Amino acid sequence: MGEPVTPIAQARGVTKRFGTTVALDDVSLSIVPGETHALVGRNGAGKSTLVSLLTGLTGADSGTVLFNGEAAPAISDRDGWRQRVACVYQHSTIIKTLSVAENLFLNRQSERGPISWPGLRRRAAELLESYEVDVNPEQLAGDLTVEQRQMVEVARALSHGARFVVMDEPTAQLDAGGIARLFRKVRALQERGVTFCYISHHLEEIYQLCQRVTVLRDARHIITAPVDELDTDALVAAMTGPEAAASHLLGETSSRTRKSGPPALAVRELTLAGSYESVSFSVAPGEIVGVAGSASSGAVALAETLAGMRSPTSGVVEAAGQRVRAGSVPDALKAGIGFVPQDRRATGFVPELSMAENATMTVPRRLGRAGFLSPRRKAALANEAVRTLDIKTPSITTPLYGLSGGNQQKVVMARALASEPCALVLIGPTAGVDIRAKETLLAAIDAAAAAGAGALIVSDELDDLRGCDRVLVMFAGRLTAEQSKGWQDADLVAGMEGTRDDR
Ligand SMILES: Nc1ncnc2c1ncn2[C@@H]1O[C@H](COP(=O)(O)OP(=O)(O)OP(=O)(O)O)[C@@H](O)[C@H]1O
Repeated sequence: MGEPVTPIAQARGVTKRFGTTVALDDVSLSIVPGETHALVGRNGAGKSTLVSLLTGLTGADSGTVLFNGEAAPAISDRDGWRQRVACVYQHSTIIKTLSVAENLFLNRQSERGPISWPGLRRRAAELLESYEVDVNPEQLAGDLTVEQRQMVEVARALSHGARFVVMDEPTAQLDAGGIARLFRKVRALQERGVTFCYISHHLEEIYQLCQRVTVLRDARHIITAPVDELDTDALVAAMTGPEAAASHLLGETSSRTRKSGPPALAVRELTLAGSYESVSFSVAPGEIVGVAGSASSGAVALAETLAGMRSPTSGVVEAAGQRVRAGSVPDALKAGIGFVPQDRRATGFVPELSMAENATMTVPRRLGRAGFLSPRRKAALANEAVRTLDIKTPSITTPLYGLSGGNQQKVVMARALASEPCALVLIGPTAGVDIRAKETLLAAIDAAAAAGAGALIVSDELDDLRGCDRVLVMFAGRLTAEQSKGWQDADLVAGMEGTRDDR
């Protein structure tokens, strides 16, 4: 079709192994100038590994990477890579303790001579303005929102001369408003000739933003096609393969009934100054309660308080009728609160420890000082997690850094469940997992509730909230509404955005 165009970025027959794991098996991908090209696949399919090859983080065992038809620079030639490609990851590559201007202009091998600070700030301001990034160059990078930080990273990449940007799940930590602004930015840059490779587990984003899509499955290239020639069913079929149809039943909810006894979780007049105020609610044993709120709603800070990560200004938290000492993670754990944090990299796990250690590290603490988890029991728990949560790992002894992002998320969930908690507090529990895995995780929450736990799911993803018995809506630090099961999407979204006054 049409005359051949030289791809701006290309992988030709690349293969990459990690020990016995084949992460990419003879994969080819061509990204043409000016397109936004989606890269999709189930957790562990090989997407991040392909991105590592395309961005020079690692080399292929065989096969080649080319830019504009020419061989990629040597892995050690960092400047060479920076001039060709940039990657905006979910986790930041920005140095938080430096200003935005310093992040944009320091550490360039091409720069010589003493630094002129006024000059640095002026150039940073010009650069940000030219890409319409509304950020003060003197601001500390650590104070940027995720959205601002991503745009600073894109501006930095473009200032190095790169016209090809990889975005690896960029919407994972953005709320609806942030996603809309990001998309506007990507489209505007695309009109200025920038090419994107876009990775996401949210398939609707693929259709909104991308022109072509490539599907990887089990380390192999399955298909590349224009998005309008591949509807969602066909896309999911390409991602999951022929044998996956049977797994559909996993999403079925078990029959749950509320159990008697004290609330699994009770929160009274809880306030964290600057985040949320006078929040009161309870979750019964066997009940699943959602909390919907945008990034500024205070919902995440509320969940972090329940897990002991933050000290509230005032108020009381009880788990199974017992008061929980505020501001202590070990005490929350001991009280029976299982927790999935927002940022699994920062607070969720220890990458160097094995999958089994990570999945069970909460268990001895729950048992108290005398508690001792035998290696056999640990292995049994880890194997059970692999089975019930369908975790893809070569072995339970594999260090967690050897698992794909979505599978790491499942391990964090396994850890929350392993201590047989009376209450689960889960922030964005399905972040980064593929659409089938999402069903598995939600089914696991459902099973824990059926066994008597109370669960609180804080999420701005409607699919996470759909199975909840009721959803509390949080806006600007207050609980503003409660929606019972069967709510309409529009009602919840309006509540999250504060455009509806339900009281
Ligand atoms: N550093 C590593 N050491 C060992 N194995 C690894 C390493 N990085 C990736 N793998 C393995 O390579 C395979 C592909 O992983 P990759 O991270 O590329 O998947 P992915 O498609 O990005 O998944 P996700 O959607 O979960 O992020 C997985 O089986 C993973 O376990």
